[in-house]
Amino acid sequence: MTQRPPTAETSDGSTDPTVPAIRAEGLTKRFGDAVAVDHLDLSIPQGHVYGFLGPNGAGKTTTMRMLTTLMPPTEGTASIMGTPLTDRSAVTRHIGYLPENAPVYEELTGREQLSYVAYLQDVPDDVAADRIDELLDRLDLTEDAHRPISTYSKGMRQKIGLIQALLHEPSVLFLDEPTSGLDPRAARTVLDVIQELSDDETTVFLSTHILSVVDELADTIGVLHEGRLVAEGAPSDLKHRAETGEERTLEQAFLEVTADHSEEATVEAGR
Ligand SMILES: Nc1ncnc2c1ncn2[C@@H]1O[C@H](COP(=O)(O)OP(=O)(O)OP(=O)(O)O)[C@@H](O)[C@H]1O
Repeated sequence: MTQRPPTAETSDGSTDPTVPAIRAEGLTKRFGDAVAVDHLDLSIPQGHVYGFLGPNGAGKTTTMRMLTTLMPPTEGTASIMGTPLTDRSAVTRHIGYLPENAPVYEELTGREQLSYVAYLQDVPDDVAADRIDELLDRLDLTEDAHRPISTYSKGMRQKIGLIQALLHEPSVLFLDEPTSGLDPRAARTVLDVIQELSDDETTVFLSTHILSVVDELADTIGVLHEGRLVAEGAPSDLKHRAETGEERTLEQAFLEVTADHSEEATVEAGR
């Protein structure tokens, strides 16, 4: 008998909480000879906020593009809520994705864009209308919703991108720099929304360079460096230096784990 891969959805339609929301095994992406993501293993429980850190060019966006089915891995496998990435239409129903630059139609108004995305996601019209109103209000965008997106500021585009990622109430949300371009008040609202989603069992995979954001929100932090996961743990674990028992800031931890590995690479390369 063929063994079915574990799926988070049980026969009665409820969710099996033991299936990881995001799982990756040996996930690898090469561009020619360059390895952007190198045998990445992840197992992220449902409802967790996973803070994904790494220096520029570490492979964070490439990882998110693979996990959201936008880019095929060169090697390795991954699943979302137990559904393998190869089942693209099922995976896309589970996920919402806010990339660095949200995909929008410039000529549409904010509200038209959101209604269109809700339609594509099969959200019933009346449900969509309520959700759009609520989220526009929450993100202080109601007054601008009738204007074409071509007239929007960077922060307003970011808010539209976040709302459209949330409309179908995904189980797993991928956010690439969600507070980029936002003023402090808007950034606070977005962080509060992320916290509430997590409280409601949405899994959030959050990539950012703003360490205070992951320090505040993340259950687990993963640090990617040159395509490899070089540290993973709760913020408090990363800040606690096991060897000496000393405490350090998340910034110190980040600089240390990424610098150590550059040094190792240099030493190895120099051999
Ligand atoms: N389409 C592509 N073709 C070739 N190389 C690519 C492509 N996309 C990404 N890369 C390379 O893969 C590596 C990882 O890039 P990626 O965008 O995933 O990094 P990142 O961690 O998101 O960086 P940043 O923090 O600067 O956004 C980089 O060396 C980049 O140049």
